[in-house]
Amino acid sequence: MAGSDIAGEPIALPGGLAGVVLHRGLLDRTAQAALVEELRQVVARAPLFAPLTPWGKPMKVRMTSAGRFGWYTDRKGYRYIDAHPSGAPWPPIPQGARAVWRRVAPDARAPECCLVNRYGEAARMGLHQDRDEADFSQPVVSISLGDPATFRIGGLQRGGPTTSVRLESGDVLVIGGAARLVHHGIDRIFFGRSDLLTDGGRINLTLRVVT
Ligand SMILES: O=C(O)CCC(=O)C(=O)O
Ligand SMILES: [Fe+2]
Repeated sequence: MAGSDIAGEPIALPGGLAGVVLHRGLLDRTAQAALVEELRQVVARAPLFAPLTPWGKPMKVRMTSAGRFGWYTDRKGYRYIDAHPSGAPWPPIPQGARAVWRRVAPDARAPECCLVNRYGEAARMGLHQDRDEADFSQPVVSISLGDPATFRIGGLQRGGPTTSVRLESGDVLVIGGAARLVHHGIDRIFFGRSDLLTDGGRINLTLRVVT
Protein backbone atom coordinates (compact mmCIF):
# COMPACT_ATOMS: atom_id res chain seq x y z
CA MET A 1 0.00 0.00 0.00
CA ALA A 2 1.32 3.40 -0.97
CA GLY A 3 -0.30 5.26 1.93
CA SER A 4 -0.94 8.96 2.08
CA ASP A 5 2.07 11.29 1.68
CA ILE A 6 0.71 13.55 4.40
CA ALA A 7 -0.24 12.85 7.97
CA GLY A 8 -3.41 14.71 8.88
CA GLU A 9 -4.91 14.96 12.34
CA PRO A 10 -7.13 12.08 13.52
CA ILE A 11 -10.33 13.47 15.03
CA ALA A 12 -11.27 11.85 18.35
CA LEU A 13 -14.85 10.65 18.01
CA PRO A 14 -17.40 9.68 20.65
CA GLY A 15 -17.11 5.92 21.08
CA GLY A 16 -13.49 5.90 19.93
CA LEU A 17 -14.22 5.24 16.25
CA ALA A 18 -11.19 5.80 14.02
CA GLY A 19 -11.25 7.02 10.43
CA VAL A 20 -12.02 10.74 10.41
CA VAL A 21 -8.83 12.62 9.55
CA LEU A 22 -8.50 16.38 9.15
CA HIS A 23 -5.85 17.85 6.84
CA ARG A 24 -5.83 21.49 7.89
CA GLY A 25 -4.85 23.97 5.18
CA LEU A 26 -4.06 21.29 2.63
CA LEU A 27 -4.95 23.72 -0.16
CA ASP A 28 -3.18 27.08 -0.12
CA ARG A 29 -4.87 30.23 -1.38
CA THR A 30 -3.62 29.74 -4.95
CA ALA A 31 -4.90 26.16 -5.08
CA GLN A 32 -8.24 27.23 -3.55
CA ALA A 33 -8.69 29.99 -6.16
CA ALA A 34 -7.81 27.59 -8.99
CA LEU A 35 -10.39 25.09 -7.73
CA VAL A 36 -13.05 27.82 -7.48
CA GLU A 37 -12.29 28.72 -11.11
CA GLU A 38 -12.78 25.08 -12.15
CA LEU A 39 -16.07 25.04 -10.20
CA ARG A 40 -17.30 28.07 -12.14
CA GLN A 41 -17.12 25.90 -15.23
CA VAL A 42 -18.96 23.07 -13.48
CA VAL A 43 -21.88 25.31 -12.46
CA ALA A 44 -21.99 26.93 -15.91
CA ARG A 45 -22.75 23.48 -17.36
CA ALA A 46 -24.65 22.01 -14.41
CA PRO A 47 -26.34 24.90 -12.54
CA LEU A 48 -26.88 24.83 -8.77
CA PHE A 49 -30.38 23.83 -7.67
CA ALA A 50 -32.19 23.41 -4.35
CA PRO A 51 -33.40 19.80 -4.22
CA LEU A 52 -36.42 18.61 -2.22
CA THR A 53 -35.97 16.30 0.71
CA PRO A 54 -38.01 13.06 0.68
CA TRP A 55 -40.33 14.94 3.08
CA GLY A 56 -40.96 17.60 0.42
CA LYS A 57 -38.98 20.46 1.97
CA PRO A 58 -36.43 22.34 -0.17
CA MET A 59 -32.88 21.90 1.15
CA LYS A 60 -31.21 25.02 2.58
CA VAL A 61 -28.07 24.21 0.62
CA ARG A 62 -27.97 24.56 -3.16
CA MET A 63 -26.11 21.82 -4.98
CA THR A 64 -24.89 20.29 -8.18
CA SER A 65 -22.44 17.53 -9.06
CA ALA A 66 -19.57 16.58 -11.30
CA GLY A 67 -18.49 13.11 -12.34
CA ARG A 68 -20.10 9.94 -13.64
CA PHE A 69 -22.93 10.30 -11.09
CA GLY A 70 -24.58 13.15 -9.25
CA TRP A 71 -26.25 12.96 -5.87
CA TYR A 72 -29.91 13.92 -5.89
CA THR A 73 -32.98 14.01 -3.71
CA ASP A 74 -36.69 14.59 -4.26
CA ARG A 75 -39.88 13.00 -2.90
CA LYS A 76 -38.71 9.66 -4.27
CA GLY A 77 -35.71 9.70 -1.91
CA TYR A 78 -31.94 10.05 -1.87
CA ARG A 79 -30.05 8.55 -4.81
CA TYR A 80 -27.45 9.05 -7.52
CA ILE A 81 -28.56 10.05 -11.01
CA ASP A 82 -26.77 9.91 -14.38
CA ALA A 83 -27.44 13.47 -15.53
CA HIS A 84 -28.28 16.95 -14.21
CA PRO A 85 -32.05 17.49 -13.75
CA SER A 86 -31.94 19.61 -16.96
CA GLY A 87 -30.82 16.49 -18.86
CA ALA A 88 -27.28 17.84 -19.39
CA PRO A 89 -24.47 15.41 -18.58
CA TRP A 90 -22.61 16.02 -15.29
CA PRO A 91 -19.31 17.79 -16.08
CA PRO A 92 -16.00 16.08 -15.29
CA ILE A 93 -14.67 16.22 -11.72
CA PRO A 94 -12.32 19.21 -11.42
CA GLN A 95 -8.65 18.32 -11.67
CA GLY A 96 -7.89 20.16 -8.41
CA ALA A 97 -10.38 17.96 -6.54
CA ARG A 98 -9.01 14.75 -8.07
CA ALA A 99 -5.52 15.79 -6.99
CA VAL A 100 -6.72 16.19 -3.38
CA TRP A 101 -8.30 12.71 -3.48
CA ARG A 102 -5.05 11.16 -4.72
CA ARG A 103 -3.09 12.80 -1.91
CA VAL A 104 -5.35 11.93 1.00
CA ALA A 105 -6.79 8.62 -0.25
CA PRO A 106 -4.09 7.13 -2.51
CA ASP A 107 -5.28 3.56 -1.96
CA ALA A 108 -8.92 4.24 -2.78
CA ARG A 109 -10.66 3.75 -6.13
CA ALA A 110 -11.13 6.86 -8.28
CA PRO A 111 -13.99 9.13 -7.21
CA GLU A 112 -17.18 8.82 -9.29
CA CYS A 113 -19.06 11.81 -7.86
CA CYS A 114 -18.05 15.25 -6.70
CA LEU A 115 -21.05 16.72 -4.93
CA VAL A 116 -20.90 20.52 -4.79
CA ASN A 117 -22.73 22.10 -1.83
CA ARG A 118 -23.20 25.88 -1.86
CA TYR A 119 -23.97 27.39 1.57
CA GLY A 120 -25.38 30.90 1.89
CA GLU A 121 -25.60 32.88 5.11
CA ALA A 122 -28.36 30.88 6.82
CA ALA A 123 -27.66 27.49 5.28
CA ARG A 124 -26.96 24.43 7.40
CA MET A 125 -27.12 20.70 6.88
CA GLY A 126 -28.78 18.40 9.40
CA LEU A 127 -27.06 15.34 10.82
CA HIS A 128 -27.11 12.50 8.30
CA GLN A 129 -25.07 9.53 7.06
CA ASP A 130 -23.57 9.28 3.57
CA ARG A 131 -24.92 5.85 2.74
CA ASP A 132 -26.24 6.00 -0.81
CA GLU A 133 -22.99 4.48 -2.10
CA ALA A 134 -22.48 0.73 -2.72
CA ASP A 135 -19.00 0.24 -1.23
CA PHE A 136 -18.47 1.56 2.30
CA SER A 137 -14.82 0.45 2.23
CA GLN A 138 -14.22 3.57 0.12
CA PRO A 139 -13.84 6.93 1.94
CA VAL A 140 -15.64 10.19 1.45
CA VAL A 141 -13.29 13.17 1.02
CA SER A 142 -14.61 16.64 1.83
CA ILE A 143 -12.99 19.91 0.70
CA SER A 144 -13.99 23.25 2.28
CA LEU A 145 -13.78 26.59 0.45
CA GLY A 146 -14.79 30.09 1.56
CA ASP A 147 -16.33 30.94 4.92
CA PRO A 148 -15.56 28.72 7.93
CA ALA A 149 -18.20 26.34 9.22
CA THR A 150 -18.94 24.24 12.29
CA PHE A 151 -18.98 20.59 11.27
CA ARG A 152 -20.69 18.24 13.74
CA ILE A 153 -19.84 14.54 13.95
CA GLY A 154 -21.73 11.90 15.89
CA GLY A 155 -21.68 8.13 15.91
CA LEU A 156 -22.99 5.30 13.79
CA GLN A 157 -26.38 5.48 15.51
CA ARG A 158 -28.60 8.51 15.56
CA GLY A 159 -28.98 10.44 18.80
CA GLY A 160 -25.67 9.65 20.52
CA PRO A 161 -22.99 12.10 21.68
CA THR A 162 -21.41 14.39 19.10
CA THR A 163 -18.30 16.49 18.72
CA SER A 164 -17.61 19.41 16.41
CA VAL A 165 -14.69 20.79 14.42
CA ARG A 166 -14.34 24.10 12.67
CA LEU A 167 -13.60 23.73 8.97
CA GLU A 168 -11.72 26.56 7.25
CA SER A 169 -11.11 27.30 3.59
CA GLY A 170 -8.54 24.84 2.24
CA ASP A 171 -9.20 22.18 4.89
CA VAL A 172 -9.75 18.60 3.73
CA LEU A 173 -11.57 16.01 5.82
CA VAL A 174 -11.44 12.27 5.14
CA ILE A 175 -14.33 10.16 6.46
CA GLY A 176 -13.41 6.50 6.15
CA GLY A 177 -12.55 3.27 7.88
CA ALA A 178 -14.66 2.37 10.91
CA ALA A 179 -16.09 5.91 10.84
CA ARG A 180 -17.29 5.81 7.22
CA LEU A 181 -20.96 5.83 8.28
CA VAL A 182 -20.83 8.33 11.13
CA HIS A 183 -23.59 10.93 11.33
CA HIS A 184 -22.41 14.40 10.40
CA GLY A 185 -23.74 17.81 9.41
CA ILE A 186 -23.09 21.55 9.32
CA ASP A 187 -24.40 23.60 12.27
CA ARG A 188 -23.55 27.05 10.95
CA ILE A 189 -21.51 29.15 8.56
CA PHE A 190 -19.43 32.10 9.78
CA PHE A 191 -20.67 34.29 6.96
CA GLY A 192 -18.37 36.98 5.56
CA ARG A 193 -15.12 35.81 7.18
CA SER A 194 -13.44 34.74 3.93
CA ASP A 195 -12.98 36.74 0.73
CA LEU A 196 -12.36 33.69 -1.47
CA LEU A 197 -15.86 33.61 -2.97
CA THR A 198 -17.25 36.74 -4.65
CA ASP A 199 -20.69 36.34 -3.07
CA GLY A 200 -19.41 35.09 0.29
CA GLY A 201 -20.60 31.90 1.92
CA ARG A 202 -19.10 28.45 1.66
CA ILE A 203 -18.60 25.73 -0.90
CA ASN A 204 -18.09 22.15 0.19
CA LEU A 205 -17.08 19.41 -2.21
CA THR A 206 -17.55 15.78 -1.25
CA LEU A 207 -15.86 13.21 -3.41
CA ARG A 208 -17.39 9.73 -3.36
CA VAL A 209 -17.01 6.34 -4.96
CA VAL A 210 -20.60 5.45 -5.85
CA THR A 211 -20.60 1.91 -7.30
O1 LIG B 1 -20.62 20.69 3.92
C1 LIG B 1 -20.02 19.80 4.51
O2 LIG B 1 -18.93 19.98 5.06
C2 LIG B 1 -20.63 18.42 4.61
C3 LIG B 1 -21.44 18.03 3.41
C4 LIG B 1 -22.03 16.68 3.54
O3 LIG B 1 -22.03 16.08 4.58
C5 LIG B 1 -22.64 16.03 2.39
O4 LIG B 1 -22.73 16.63 1.32
O5 LIG B 1 -23.07 14.87 2.50
FE1 LIG C 1 -22.60 14.01 4.24
